Amino acid sequence: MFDQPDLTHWHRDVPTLGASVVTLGAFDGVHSGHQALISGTVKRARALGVPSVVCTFDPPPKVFFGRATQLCPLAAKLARISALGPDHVVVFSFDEALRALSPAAFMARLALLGPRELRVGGDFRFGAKQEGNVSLLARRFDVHVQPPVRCAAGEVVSSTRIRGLLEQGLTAAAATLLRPGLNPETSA
Ligand SMILES: Cc1cc2nc3c(=O)[nH]c(=O)nc-3n(C[C@H](O)[C@H](O)[C@H](O)COP(=O)(O)O)c2cc1C
Ligand SMILES: Nc1ncnc2c1ncn2[C@@H]1O[C@H](COP(=O)(O)OP(=O)(O)OP(=O)(O)O)[C@@H](O)[C@H]1O
Repeated sequence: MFDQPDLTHWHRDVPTLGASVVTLGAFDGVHSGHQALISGTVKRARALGVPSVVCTFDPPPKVFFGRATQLCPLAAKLARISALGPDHVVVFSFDEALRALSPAAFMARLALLGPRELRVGGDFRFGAKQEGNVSLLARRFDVHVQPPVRCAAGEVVSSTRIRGLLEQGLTAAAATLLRPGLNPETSA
């Protein structure tokens, strides 16, 4: 549906799957922290012999709320995600209807994926007014919390930090954190 010439299946809402390993987030820029999370999801799914699923939002919620400028257009984000090899990508349109959905209603939607494991960072929030967090998610699903990926200087890599580098004209530093295929343990 997105004219992507690869093996990933694209969806505008969750497909019903018997089992899966799932990660989710805005993934604006698909930086090295995101790459570690998505690659870990693909690896874990392969180990369990089930499909891997990346759920993301368009636009990124922070952009929808006017709290940030978008780093990466949807097509580029999807190309970067698909290069990491997930079986499915779900793109939720982030709009007034989705933003008002309760954490419980959103978890009911995720349950259609049959997640054997959900993989997110410790700061992941979801649901109306950002009321859902990792503890709530863990009441219903088996949750794996990805440790934060840091750059060589020790700072946690984030889309916010990359936006800041670009605003200061530090494009080379920003590009390092965005580089595809890097080893998050040793790069940047
Ligand atoms: C169903 C749903 C409703 C949301 N409603 C809000 C909201 O009311 N206010 C808000 O700031 N963010 C809202 N968000 C965005 C989340 O806080 C968060 O940005 C999103 O789940 C992506 O996670 P990430 O920012 O860690 O990538 C919502 C997300 C979901 C999935
Ligand atoms: N450096 C990182 N290491 C590991 N996981 C990360 C890292 N940065 C983000 N994540 C995780 O990736 C998912 C998507 O995060 P998100 O898209 O909000 O990234 P972000 O860099 O924190 O963005 P922003 O700075 O705009 O808030 C979340 O589960 C989040 O916890």
